[in-house]
Amino acid sequence: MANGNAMTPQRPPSNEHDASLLADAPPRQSLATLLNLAIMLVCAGAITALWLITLQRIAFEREQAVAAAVQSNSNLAIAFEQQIFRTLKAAEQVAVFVRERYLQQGSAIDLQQLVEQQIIRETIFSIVSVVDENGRIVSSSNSQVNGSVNYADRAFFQAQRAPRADELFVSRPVFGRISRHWQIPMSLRISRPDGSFGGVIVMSVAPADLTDFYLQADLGQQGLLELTGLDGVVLSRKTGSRNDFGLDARELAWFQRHGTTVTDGFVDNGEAIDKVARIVSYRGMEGYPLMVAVGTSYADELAPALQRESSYLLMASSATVALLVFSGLLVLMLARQRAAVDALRASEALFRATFHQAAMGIAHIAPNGRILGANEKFCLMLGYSREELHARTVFELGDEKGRDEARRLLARRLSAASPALSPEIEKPYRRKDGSVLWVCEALSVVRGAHGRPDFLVAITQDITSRKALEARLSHAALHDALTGLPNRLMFMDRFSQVLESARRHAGLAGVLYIDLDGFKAVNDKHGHATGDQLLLQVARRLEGCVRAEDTVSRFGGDEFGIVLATLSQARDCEAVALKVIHALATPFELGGTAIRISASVGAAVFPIHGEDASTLLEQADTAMYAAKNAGRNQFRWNSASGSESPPA
Ligand SMILES: Nc1nc2c(ncn2[C@@H]2O[C@H](COP(=O)(O)OP(=O)(O)OP(=O)(O)O)[C@@H](O)[C@H]2O)c(=O)[nH]1
Repeated sequence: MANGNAMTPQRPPSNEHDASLLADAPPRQSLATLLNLAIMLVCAGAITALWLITLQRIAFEREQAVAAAVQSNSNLAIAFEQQIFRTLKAAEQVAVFVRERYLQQGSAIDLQQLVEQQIIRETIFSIVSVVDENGRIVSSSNSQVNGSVNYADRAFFQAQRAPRADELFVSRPVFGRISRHWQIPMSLRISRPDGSFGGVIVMSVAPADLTDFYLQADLGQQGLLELTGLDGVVLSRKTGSRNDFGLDARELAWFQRHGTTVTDGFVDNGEAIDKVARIVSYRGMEGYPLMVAVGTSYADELAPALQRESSYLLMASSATVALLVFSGLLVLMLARQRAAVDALRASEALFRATFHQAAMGIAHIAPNGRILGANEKFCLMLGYSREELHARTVFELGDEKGRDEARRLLARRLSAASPALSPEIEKPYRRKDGSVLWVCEALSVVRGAHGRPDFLVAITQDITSRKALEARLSHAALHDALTGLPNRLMFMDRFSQVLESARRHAGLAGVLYIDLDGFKAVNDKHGHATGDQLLLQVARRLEGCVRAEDTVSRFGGDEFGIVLATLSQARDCEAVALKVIHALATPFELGGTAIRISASVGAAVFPIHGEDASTLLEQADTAMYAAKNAGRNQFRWNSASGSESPPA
């Protein structure tokens, strides 16, 4: 989380809030399922649309290619038809011319001469012959054909012999008896002036010559060019390099279709010929019982479209894979995101529960010390509301004198070298009501992505009662329970410190040893409680005899000690001792009774009577006994030390 504010909970958790967290899971699950379903549906829709468009485009391009081929072949069929038409017209002209000559010249007609003289120029007719009414050759352009050949049995002869219209008759291919080649006879009837049959003019055309248009038309390796008689016989067909003729045309699709539609184009599966699928255009020839057909290979015609089709299919497949991968990744990404959100929610819920229900006080603190957030416990500990804490810095929660130290501590924790988890420290806060709150605090730093501190987490434990107990124990260990005066232990410690200072400044320090006189009798006469009260009042009077820097101590029983921190001269010590004797000589009012006691006081001065605290106290003790022995209620130096009275 980038900043402390975002992570800082702004309100305590409530039962409703927790319940909403729990109740939130099933709807989110079904929402996720719906979202996944929607993504998959959109993806499936996009893929379906993509393939529909692609397949439509492919179908459209195929249709376009077929339509273009049909149109192109239809144009070629027209050209082919015209060429056949010209051939037939030429045949008619030659036949009419030769018939005229024959009717004029009779058997004297010489067709070879007519060819040589180029009166008959059409080279397509390999043989032109005149046949008489009995089928015998009268004249022929071919020298090998002579009267020995009889055509009376030929179909064209028999067709012409029967009464019929004066028009060219194109026969089925026949095998030439002289030429030894297959020929298509084209014949015209010779009628005598009286209308009787006078013979036939016949011209032979090689079947392949009728389809040499194939070469001009550029129909490819698998093309088709065909001239077919409506009687169901193929007169000539060229497919690639193959020439055929005389075949049965009734199985051919275009022959069958011609029965209903004279001119048309379509895709033929090639079953009837060579299994090569072709786009075929056919036409019935006007004025002749013939039809022409032009075809080109379906594969050749659709090659560019099929090539584009492959790219379309490749593109559509790639786009499909991309869409599937994309939607899969999207679903995966959303699932991961949801998992991350769920984990975050769980973490936030855990954090909220931990933060607000913790038995310890937790506060989030900005690097500048401002309090960003605090849990209930922290608020309770300090007596501030959360809003009041938000308006303060953590430094303002301590005493004035401790603020600099708190700032230094925060700066140390924010420094890069500082460990993330801090050692626990004990520190005082000031509650809103002014009382002191002692806490044991751990200050952890939460750093951002670049290692910069975002905020700090202070976890505090209230140790005020422990501190108070410690203070009490500590006081009890060093003080007299009855009078509250320092006990011997503390007395000796203070005395040592005073001696240390006197040693440094080459000064004087004194110690008085005081023992009450006749205290036992007070106890015995007035009771132990009165004795206690007396001891208390003695303590207060002794404190009244000395300066603030001096230390009054009760050693136990009716024995007291006084450390005199600074002395101008040794005699000052005696003056204080006399002041003490004088102060205790005044009767004590206890329970309405005036009680009199006195005190014996011994003294020792540093450095005259000794260098260390034990020696000096011992000296004072001995002096006190001297005072006792001398009759009590008086002051004495230690005479055994050789200096009953110190120098002035
Ligand atoms: N009331 C009371 N008496 C105490 C306490 N501590 C000691 N005493 C008593 O104080 C008395 C001290 O004994 P002494 O020093 O012999 O009493 P004294 O009568 O002053 O005798 P001299 O010192 O020889 O003058 C004893 O009776 C102790 O029981 C105390 O805390 N309270």
